[in-house]
Amino acid sequence: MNIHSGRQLVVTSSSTSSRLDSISSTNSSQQQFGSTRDFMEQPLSPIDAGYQTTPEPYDEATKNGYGSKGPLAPLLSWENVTYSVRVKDKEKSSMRTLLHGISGEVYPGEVIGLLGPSGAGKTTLLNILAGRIEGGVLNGKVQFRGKKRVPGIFKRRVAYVEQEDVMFPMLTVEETIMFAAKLRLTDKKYSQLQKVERVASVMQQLRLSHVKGSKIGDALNRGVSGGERKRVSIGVGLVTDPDMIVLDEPTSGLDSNSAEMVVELVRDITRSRGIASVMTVHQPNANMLNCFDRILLLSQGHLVFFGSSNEAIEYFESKGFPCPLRQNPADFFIDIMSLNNRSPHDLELSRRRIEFLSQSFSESKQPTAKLSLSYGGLYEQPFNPTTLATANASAIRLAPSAAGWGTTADETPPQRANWLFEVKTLAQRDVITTVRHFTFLSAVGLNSISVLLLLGLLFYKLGHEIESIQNRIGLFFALTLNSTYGVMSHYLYVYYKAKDIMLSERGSGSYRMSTFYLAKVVVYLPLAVFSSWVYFLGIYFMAGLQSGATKVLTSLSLFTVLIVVTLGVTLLVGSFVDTYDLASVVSALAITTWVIFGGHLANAGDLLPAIRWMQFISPAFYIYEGMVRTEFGGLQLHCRANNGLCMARGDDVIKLYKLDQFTVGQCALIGVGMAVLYNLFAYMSLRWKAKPRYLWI
Ligand SMILES: Nc1ncnc2c1ncn2[C@@H]1O[C@H](COP(=O)(O)OP(=O)(O)OP(=O)(O)O)[C@@H](O)[C@H]1O
Repeated sequence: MNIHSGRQLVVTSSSTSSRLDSISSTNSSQQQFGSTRDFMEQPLSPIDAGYQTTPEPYDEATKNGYGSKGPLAPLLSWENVTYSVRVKDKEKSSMRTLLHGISGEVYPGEVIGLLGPSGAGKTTLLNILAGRIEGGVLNGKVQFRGKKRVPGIFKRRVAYVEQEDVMFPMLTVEETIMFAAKLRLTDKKYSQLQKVERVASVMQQLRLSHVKGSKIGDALNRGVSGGERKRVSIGVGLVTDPDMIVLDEPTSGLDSNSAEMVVELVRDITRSRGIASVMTVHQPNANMLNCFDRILLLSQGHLVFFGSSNEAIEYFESKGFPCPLRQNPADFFIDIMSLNNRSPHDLELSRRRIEFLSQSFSESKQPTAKLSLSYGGLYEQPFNPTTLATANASAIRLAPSAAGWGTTADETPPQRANWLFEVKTLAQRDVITTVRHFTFLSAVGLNSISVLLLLGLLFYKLGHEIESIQNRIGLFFALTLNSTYGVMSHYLYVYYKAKDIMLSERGSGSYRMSTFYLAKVVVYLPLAVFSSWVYFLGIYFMAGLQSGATKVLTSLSLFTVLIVVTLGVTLLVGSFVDTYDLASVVSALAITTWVIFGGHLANAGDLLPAIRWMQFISPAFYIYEGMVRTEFGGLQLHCRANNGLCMARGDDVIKLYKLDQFTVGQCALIGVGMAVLYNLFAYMSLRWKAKPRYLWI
């Protein structure tokens, strides 16, 4: 493609940026920029005073500000958007403005590309438009369908595709999109069949049908290709029938073919569904550039141009920056908008160039609405014949009624799925991902077997001699330690993995925090409990502990309470601490504290009063005390040498170790109370930590 054919090749050897900064250049076409002063004092050409665009072949109705369905109105418009953050430089703290009064709008059926050099502010602007900006100071106005955005409605009308594809690696392509459909489309509005049809059509549109049964995969497990994964991310957003799709660097990390395919598909879908798309793209090639109806060029947080790429070429040429014939226009735009760090002189010059370009564009007083009218509503009749041909060839056009797609959103807040249905769906997803998580399941299984063999053999047939007192107490200590450590280490990791995905999904209001948390408990708890029972019961009988049914069931219940409390603490640490690295340190510390104050290492009654309270907040203390009391209660020991030191009654042992502060029932009740409390704290801290704190204007 050569969208600027017919003009002269100016420079072919060096980058445009360095060319433009070579003030002493002998190139005649750049003579006017012979000095920085000259450069800045360039008179405005007639075109600058009221920049005119080359009309594209669009239909008469659109030209007059009307689409075939009536007057055109922007789907999203932004006016004078300014964003600053506090930055710390050495000891000083100051405000840094990342975006300076950016205005624009996007119409239904339009694809807008945000382009600019690295650090220009593309992602920042994109996040503001998508309602995903946190921290800092945000000013200006953003309107959705001509009105101030209502976060609850807006976030569910806009699909945001992050740069990183955060998805469950163990789910297949179809499952990933299906779960998004189940969670975000209410049963009231969509039947199960409609959801299935919708998923199928999304996969078809994104050319994913042939890999629908393939797993997403990750670094350890091979899955779909990078391009396919990106298309799945887009599918997850599209399945909810959004009005707009916002994509952050959808082409990053992809080879040029896959990158082109992604951008082309977004364009086709945008047109066929009449939605709007805004995406940041680092360095699009000429074909990708051609997919954008308009490009918004940013440099150093300033708006440098907003219009079609053809217009951009003409505009920059009118400013004395002709695009070299053989250069990709996108590269050319980036070049002239980039700072040149080669020397202080070049840097100063490039700074002035950027200042000039941003000032020129704002002074050109180009009413963007006038420009925009050329594009709005054109999804029905794309303006560019070539683009249209490609779109028709590649897009699978869906009759809106057939798949249930709609192009108009009502203003009422979208309803959520039924609470129980949400728990069920999330639990279903967790079951699938857990069952397919081979390394996790093997770690859990291996832990159970090794603890069973290790402790079972170590404490094999304890007998009833006096020496068995120490062994019995040691066994309960080892059981407490191993079970808490095992549960924490296994479930903390998988919880963080799931939390990462939840944090990415929360922005679109996919589900409630309560259902997310409950689903985790519903899935993790049985697994944690059953895998612990395996070794507990095995060791219990191998050691030959009291075999009466009441004794076995009491010990097993106390042990189960310990597992539930530990899982609660694990989820509390996982919810409260932001990173897994820190959380594993915190959880190790918690286990150590539990163990120290668990009543085994130090005699429960002999601790200093100042630190004694710590044993009362240690769940291990109660469970350990309860289990020891259960085992020693009514136990008759044999004394070989009756030298007066022998304790023939297990109850005397309980007294000796001062493990008689609470009854077994009290220990169990306190344990249950702790389990409830820790889970409650975990849920509350999850709500607090995961609550989006986005800024809205
Ligand atoms: N929260 C923040 N605090 C301080 N500086 C920030 C913050 N967010 C962004 N920046 C800075 O603002 C500038 C714009 O960042 P942004 O990520 O929007 O750029 P970008 O154009 O998307 O760059 P890239 O193409 O490299 O991703 C960068 O210099 C970045 O370091």
